[in-house]
Amino acid sequence: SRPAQSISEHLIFVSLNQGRNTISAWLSECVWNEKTGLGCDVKDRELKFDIIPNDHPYHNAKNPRTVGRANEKLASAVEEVKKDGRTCLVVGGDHSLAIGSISGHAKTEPVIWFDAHADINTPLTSLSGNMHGQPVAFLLKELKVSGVPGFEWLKPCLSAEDIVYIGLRDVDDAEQPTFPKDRQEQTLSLNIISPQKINKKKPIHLSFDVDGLDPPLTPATGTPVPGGVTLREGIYVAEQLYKTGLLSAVDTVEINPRLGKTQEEVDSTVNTAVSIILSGFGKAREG
Ligand SMILES: N[C@](CCCC[B-](O)(O)O)(CCN1CCCCC1)C(=O)O
Ligand SMILES: [Mn+2]
Ligand SMILES: [Mn+2]
Ligand SMILES: [Mn+2]
Repeated sequence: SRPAQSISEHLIFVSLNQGRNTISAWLSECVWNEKTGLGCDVKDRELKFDIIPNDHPYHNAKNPRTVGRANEKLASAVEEVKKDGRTCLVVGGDHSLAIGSISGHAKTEPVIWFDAHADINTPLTSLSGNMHGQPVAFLLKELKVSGVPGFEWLKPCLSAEDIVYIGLRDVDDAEQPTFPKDRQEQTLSLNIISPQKINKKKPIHLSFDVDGLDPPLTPATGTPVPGGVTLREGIYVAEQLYKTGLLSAVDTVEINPRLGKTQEEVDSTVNTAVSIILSGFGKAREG
């Protein structure tokens, strides 16, 4: 039997206008449309962010003030949704938005980091300077990332053992030391939620970076890595999370329609993401 999942879902669309329309069109068709969807009661909200002028890099962190302010705004929006007792779905945009989304979804444990990448570079270790490769570092108490302009508001809220990686297969040298060896094999399994974790009855956060999936499934993304999670495995993970009855917030990130070579590539990327989201919200393969 499946635990009753609160059907009052709350979608927050967070976008720098990347794919907002494409994804919301699909989601409106699927998630909250009475006829075809799951009958969820959805409140939809769009967050707009300002580009901060003269936003000079801070070491290897590009646009820190713009990204920091955006995440501050997102954190309070997610906090409001949680106060409203709703499940929160944040649709991005790139993975830096997880800094705000997870900060707003306080006391979450575990955080399922579905991703080809560890995203645990700091402004001092990142090779690219892109903040989508740094959110975990900003959130971890152990790493004490501080002094980044735009992030004065941020209070790191996670410990390394609160994070469960799925699909991990592209970790930078500089990220290795932070990443305990014993966690490497863990990332190969799909049985992600240990009974102990479920017994804690804490709200679970799924941070779903579509590049965790195999690139042919989600080609419209910035940093694809071969050998990813299959659709069947991705759906299985989402179904497991739904069955706990504890899935409390989901980020869907790194879909970038501008990177799809054809409309089919964009459609495949969005459709794949939506089918996994729907499984997390109760759509069952056995009907
Ligand atoms: N680790 C990378 C990729 C981050 C991907 C962010 B995500 O997960 O949100 O999509 C660097 C990756 N790598 C660097 C060397 C050349 C190939 C790419 C980085 O830029 O930090
Ligand atoms: Mn990105
Ligand atoms: Mn990521
Ligand atoms: Mn990634």
